[in-house]
Amino acid sequence: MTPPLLEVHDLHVDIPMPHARLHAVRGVSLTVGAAESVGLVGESGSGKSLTLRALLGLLPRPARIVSGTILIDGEDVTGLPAKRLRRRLADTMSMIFQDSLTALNPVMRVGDQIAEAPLRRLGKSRGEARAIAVDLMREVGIADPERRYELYPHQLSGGMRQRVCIAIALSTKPRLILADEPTTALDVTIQAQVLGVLRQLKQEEHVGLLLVSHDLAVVSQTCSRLYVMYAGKVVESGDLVDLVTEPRHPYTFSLLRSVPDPDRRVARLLTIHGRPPDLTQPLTGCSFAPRCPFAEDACRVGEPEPVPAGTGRLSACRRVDTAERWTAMAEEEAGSTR
Ligand SMILES: Nc1ncnc2c1ncn2[C@@H]1O[C@H](COP(=O)(O)OP(=O)(O)OP(=O)(O)O)[C@@H](O)[C@H]1O
Repeated sequence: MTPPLLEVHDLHVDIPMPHARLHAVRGVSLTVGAAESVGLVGESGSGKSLTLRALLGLLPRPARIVSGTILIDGEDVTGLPAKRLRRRLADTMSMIFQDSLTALNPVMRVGDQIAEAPLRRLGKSRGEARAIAVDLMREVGIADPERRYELYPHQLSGGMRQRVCIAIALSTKPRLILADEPTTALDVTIQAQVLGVLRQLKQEEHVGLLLVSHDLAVVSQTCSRLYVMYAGKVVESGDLVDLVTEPRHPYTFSLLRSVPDPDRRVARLLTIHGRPPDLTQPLTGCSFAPRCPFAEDACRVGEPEPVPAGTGRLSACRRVDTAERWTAMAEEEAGSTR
């Protein structure tokens, strides 16, 4: 059997603080197959960005990987010397950031920024690199690319700049794109266009995608499989359709019920009360228990590990066996507090 393009096992990232240590990523495991689009979703601060950045060796100081294994095509690359590891990761993956304005060099023409990798890393001539850049601009939907090649980032709209960032990410011919909230700064129409470009890359160029977003709607439009993160851990994973129709973790359930869905009649929107736990302190039970509408005493002792919860699905919930009744239980709870 062909191994997945990317496998991450038990990744831990810590951030040393003046008087404590923030355990920001706590044993994340995930896989992305070739040409697969996978979403990593969760609320702000759940550790999504650090997970993604750790994969490319781009952690912000003072964050650092404490332990974990990264495999590419089944080969454990974690033990490689730092320089070779970075090269191996960079040969396989590229990253797109949320803020295209700071990601781009303000004093360099956008076309030259796209042509840079073909010129310097792929050994192309100036003319060839320029032609590759123009083709990439066309591929990501930038009309009139020869003219726009000459423009500087501030002369383009936010949506166009994000397309330039996607073209730069593609210029190293990656097999996987890591995208961190790539559309959060864009308005809804432009967001849909940029997500369309990412979908098209998967279909036509067979480029895999690992997309980070706090927005379930964004990952639902783009990805076929999801990992849901809460407090530095993956609490649920599975096929997108299964996961949104039959969530197997109360956090996913609450996330889905906190978003109005015009296609689905949800009797009542759920508010996720409270805050995520302080990850500088040891946890005594399930990290979601203090906010969980279905928690019982057993949930407050020991943190549950992910267990199989259906075909290709994992859930880190002790009450997963009651999942089919969660909607009724939530309605009952809402009724009793009305
Ligand atoms: N450079 C840093 N210094 C200190 N704390 C940090 C740093 N970067 C991230 N953190 C903390 O680590 C935790 C996880 O951050 P991370 O950025 O991965 O979350 P996220 O799920 O991507 O959320 P967001 O979308 O808000 O970035 C948060 O508590 C955050 O405050």
